[in-house]
Amino acid sequence: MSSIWGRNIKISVFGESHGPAIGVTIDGILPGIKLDMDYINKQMERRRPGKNRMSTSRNESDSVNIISGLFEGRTTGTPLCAIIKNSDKKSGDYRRTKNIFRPGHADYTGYVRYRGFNDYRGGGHFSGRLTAPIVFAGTVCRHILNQYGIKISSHIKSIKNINDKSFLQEEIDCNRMDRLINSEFPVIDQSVESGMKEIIYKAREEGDSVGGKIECIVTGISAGIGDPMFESVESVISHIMFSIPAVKGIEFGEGFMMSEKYGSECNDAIYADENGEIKLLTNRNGGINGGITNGMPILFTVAVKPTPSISKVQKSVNIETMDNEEISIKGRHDPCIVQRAIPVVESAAAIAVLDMLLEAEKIKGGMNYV
Ligand SMILES: Cc1cc2nc3c(=O)[nH]c(=O)nc-3n(C[C@H](O)[C@H](O)[C@H](O)COP(=O)(O)O)c2cc1C
Ligand SMILES: C=C(O[C@@H]1CC(C(=O)O)=C[C@@H](OP(=O)(O)O)[C@H]1O)C(=O)O
Repeated sequence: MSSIWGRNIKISVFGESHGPAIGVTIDGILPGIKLDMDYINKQMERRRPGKNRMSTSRNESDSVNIISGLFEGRTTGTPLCAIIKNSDKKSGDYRRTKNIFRPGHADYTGYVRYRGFNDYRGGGHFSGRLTAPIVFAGTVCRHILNQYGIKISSHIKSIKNINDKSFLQEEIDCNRMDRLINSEFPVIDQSVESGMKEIIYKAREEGDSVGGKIECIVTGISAGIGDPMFESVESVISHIMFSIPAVKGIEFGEGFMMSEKYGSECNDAIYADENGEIKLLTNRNGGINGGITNGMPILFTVAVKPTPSISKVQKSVNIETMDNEEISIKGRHDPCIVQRAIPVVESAAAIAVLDMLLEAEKIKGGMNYV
């Protein structure tokens, strides 16, 4: 099934945006982990829709109801299942797009794939709403990773053509990572924030949308995690990142820029420090060589496309009449997805990293992360 992911931490995401609820079942979480509901709610709040002018006006509380796998505040080790209600639905907005597919959304492909039986309301199972369960699952994984000193943080690397600094240019410490995690609009260089927001507001006013990039860092990872070829750290992370609707690209470290450089500009020099430990001088390769972690932070950037549902007039087809028609999409849509996708990217990274750590520990003989 397409909605199941993972080898050691298996997640199954279910629901539709305008159905009664969405949710996730997580298999593989060890028994006895004390879940911190305040921490979970805080992460859910970061992604929740309806908070400000930069987001859709659909207002959901995104409170999580755990219906399986938790007893007296601790995980039981059996499937952990959480449900998130859909409350603020306005399905009438989708009456017109039932027959006239929205360009750039999954209306057409979903119709073909599911022979017209797909729930088209709000994008159904294809909706960005389905990233709420990913944040829940990722937060559980993140909570476990935190206990091992593994930290995940990210920032808005760009909105349209306005760029923030990169983690590659900066000293990254815990305080900086916490500042970004606690920010509603996380940027390294705060002087770019207002320009980015202006571009989002302008797109909204013009009935259009904008995209951007998110740079994510995972610190505290030791060397030797991951496998070559098909289960490479890059492959595992990329696989889960592309489950996030509107993610259209990913690069690790200096990524695509490397293709324009010399080898001498791309290699990370290796040295032994005063304790006799092997270290790298730079992190151009994003913490990965040969698919395996090299001890530097895992660093990657994802590209998020502009929101497809826009009120600017676009060409499409009416599936009932097969007439070519023009469509201007009404309803409640994010003029930019990037800022809301930040906790989703971090959560997806947490799931992937925990899955890979457990895979590595299988070989070494078990991981006690309670
Ligand atoms: C958090 C989040 C919010 C989103 N909000 C919207 C939205 O309001 N309107 C919309 O048309 N698409 C939105 N999307 C994107 C669509 O769901 C996505 O473009 C669509 O499913 C097609 O998938 P693709 O772009 O990956 O091909 C959102 C995505 C995410 C991750
Ligand atoms: C509900 C969320 O975002 C939705 C994602 C979305 C889409 O097409 O992806 C379309 C909109 O749905 P609706 O028309 O029902 O308001 C967004 O509001 C959410 O993120 O929780």
